Amino acid sequence: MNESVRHAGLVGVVGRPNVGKSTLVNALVGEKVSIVTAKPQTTRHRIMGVLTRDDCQFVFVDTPGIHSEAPRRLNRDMNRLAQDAARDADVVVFVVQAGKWLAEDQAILDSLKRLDVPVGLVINKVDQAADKSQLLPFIESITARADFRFVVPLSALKLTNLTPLLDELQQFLPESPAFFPADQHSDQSPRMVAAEVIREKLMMRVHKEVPYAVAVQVQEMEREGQLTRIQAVIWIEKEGQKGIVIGQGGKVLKDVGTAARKELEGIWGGRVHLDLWVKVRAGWPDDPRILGSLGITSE
Ligand SMILES: Nc1nc2c(ncn2[C@@H]2O[C@H](COP(=O)(O)OP(=O)(O)OP(=O)(O)O)[C@@H](O)[C@H]2O)c(=O)[nH]1
Repeated sequence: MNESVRHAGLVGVVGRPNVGKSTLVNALVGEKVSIVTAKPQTTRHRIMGVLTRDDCQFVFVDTPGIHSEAPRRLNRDMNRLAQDAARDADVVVFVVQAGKWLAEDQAILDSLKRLDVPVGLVINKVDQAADKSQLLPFIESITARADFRFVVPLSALKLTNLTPLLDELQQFLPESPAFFPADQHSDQSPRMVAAEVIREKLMMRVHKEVPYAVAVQVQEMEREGQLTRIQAVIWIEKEGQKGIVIGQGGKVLKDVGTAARKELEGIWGGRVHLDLWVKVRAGWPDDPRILGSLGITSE
């Protein structure tokens, strides 16, 4: 443990899908800890990024977007994870997108107001605001909606204005020894890392054809010296999606496997042997056993 750390705490990162929460955590922690794709709702786990700076340790709880409507069990469970994360946090960062305030943002803000946790506002993607003169009125209109403890406009993508956010957050970290060693950036298990990487590569290939209902489950993982053997199942909801995920002559699956293997070899060093299967399980987003094995519990 890091002896010099005197303040440490949990920072909940909350916002609707696609506002840039994963990008922000990655930018702050300085290492890829969560999957980022151009598709909303890809973060399925509570993934923590850890940053140790001076005598402070920030533990970011990167939550799925809180959804105003949650018709399916998967969404309900993700919703609960997000709320739990916010409730446990010492401070919450509410992330919104510059120039874009939706009903969903308001619904999340309303649920945050019910929690007894300090909330700060991050206006992300300021780099992409077409009309910069509109930025200030936008910020004013949002800050009028709640009693935010701080407001930081920034760009997670361009890495601008991140230090002021850390300076603000630092004030909310309670006196505490470090939770993690200073060089540890993520608490993801190797199985979770493998599943996330495979899922990310798959979504990069098929996100246009296959909706969100794809899950990756690592069934076997064993190390033999420098070699890691992984067997993973890609769960899809419909038989008709099988052809898309496998591709002609198995090409898509092969490419996904190769890309995932290379990335995992880069992360862990050593060699990786990856076996992928595609299985159809209608209604998996409603199956508590599958959700449980993916780290999403319904209890
Ligand atoms: N221009 C611009 N794009 C950004 C910025 N931050 C994030 N993005 C992009 O916004 C998209 C969504 O980013 P994510 O970090 O996956 O968003 P998220 O809020 O974690 O999304 P969920 O996991 O679905 O809740 C990606 O294409 C990012 O590259 C930013 O500061 N500027």
